[in-house]
Amino acid sequence: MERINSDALRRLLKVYFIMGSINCRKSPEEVLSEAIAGGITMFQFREKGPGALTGNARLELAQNLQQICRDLGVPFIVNDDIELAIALDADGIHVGQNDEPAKAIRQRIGIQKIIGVSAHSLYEARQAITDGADYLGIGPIYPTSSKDDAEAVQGTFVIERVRNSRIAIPLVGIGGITVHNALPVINAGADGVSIISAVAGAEDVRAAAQSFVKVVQG
Ligand SMILES: C=C1C=NC(C(F)(F)F)=NC1=N
Repeated sequence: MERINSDALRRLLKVYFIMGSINCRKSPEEVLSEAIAGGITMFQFREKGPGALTGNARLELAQNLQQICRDLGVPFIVNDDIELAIALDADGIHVGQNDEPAKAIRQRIGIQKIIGVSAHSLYEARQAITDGADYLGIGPIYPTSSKDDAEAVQGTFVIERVRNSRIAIPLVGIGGITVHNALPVINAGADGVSIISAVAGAEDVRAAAQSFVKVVQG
């Protein structure tokens, strides 16, 4: 067994959809199915924030969404909750700076699972790489409504700094990204964009996902 191939991961990061029930205008199962039909390349289950499900309801939703991802061949990533990621045998986990360091997570989750780490500076990026992260989430690029404790808005500055430092790790931009402002994120050197409300809150989820695929594929 070995770690996921970087080029394969770059392709998975292209249109990386993140969602929980509070981001959706209808059933999360419908939203995810439509987003996958629209061409999203990876999914992150992020059930948090005011009104988010807890306990069994949260577990059942995670299982339902994981099954949809399995049926349709899209990797299923869990945000923050390593116990849940292990219990579900998820394809990976995404952690923030305040969670367990990637090194400890790697010990628990295994070599072939995907570990993503949020980074807000060149220093945090370097630390995450040393710890064994497979990809970085860098942002918030633009003002975001999806995260009430987001760090300072940074534009594409940190993405450019990482790439100018010759750091080639797969990375995705996150934070307030729409089809109208996605291209600068790619041009700055990100392998893809992460979206929550631009897809989950769309009137036509499938069309919204498709529009990101078009912008990112070029
Ligand atoms: C806070 C986050 C930052 N980045 C990412 C990702 F896009 F996956 F890299 N996910 C998060 N939940």
